[in-house]
Amino acid sequence: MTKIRAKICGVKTPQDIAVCAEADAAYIGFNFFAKSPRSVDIPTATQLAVDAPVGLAKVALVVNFDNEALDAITASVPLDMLQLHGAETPERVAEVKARYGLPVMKVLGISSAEDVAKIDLYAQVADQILVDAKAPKDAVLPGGNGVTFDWSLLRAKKYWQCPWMLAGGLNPDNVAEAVRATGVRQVDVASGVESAPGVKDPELIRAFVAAANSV
Ligand SMILES: O=C(O)c1ccccc1NCC(=O)[C@H](O)[C@H](O)COP(=O)(O)O
Repeated sequence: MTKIRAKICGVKTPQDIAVCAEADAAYIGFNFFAKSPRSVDIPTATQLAVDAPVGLAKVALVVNFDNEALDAITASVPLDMLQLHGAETPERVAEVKARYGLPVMKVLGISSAEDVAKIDLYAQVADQILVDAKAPKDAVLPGGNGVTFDWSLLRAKKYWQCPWMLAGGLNPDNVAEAVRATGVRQVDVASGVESAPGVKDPELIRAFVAAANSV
């Protein structure tokens, strides 16, 4: 069975990253959305990324950032991928890819079949798609809300023109079922491996990666 590649989003400390590496996660996410309890500033992310073990892909999560903000991040933080978590258009995805020369993962929030249908368009320009739960209407954050969506919406289409990753309310207790139900080979988690908002729990990280690979 192929390994399930796990992304642990919102790491903030060297200890978080050491646990991700030891647990055999594939990606770590640095969150630059200032209102998030998981956010890191550029100097902190730079130091964490420089010190991160080789082999962990380093992803920057940004929400509707302009070129000036992205220039500042990419000039300082050594990165493997940019994650666009806002309302970026396919044209903006293409522009970011061309400007920074980094793979781009576009996040799409799902709550209906119409949302699923939109993935095709983005899959033609992005390097990866992160299929996430749509944020609840009253949510302060556009992601990291710990809510799932109806995975059966993905039954009709389980692959696109680029690799994809599943997110939204995943945790050590439900990630194996999510992998079984959707056939996904990559999973992403933020709040589901935390003991409090923004505080990663080493045991939950280990349990999440192990459960994802238990299927
Ligand atoms: O996690 C955040 O605080 C966040 C804030 C703003 C935009 C996106 C954010 N998280 C994005 C992620 O990649 C999450 O891992 C994804 O939405 C799933 O979150 P969760 O349901 O908490 O696992």
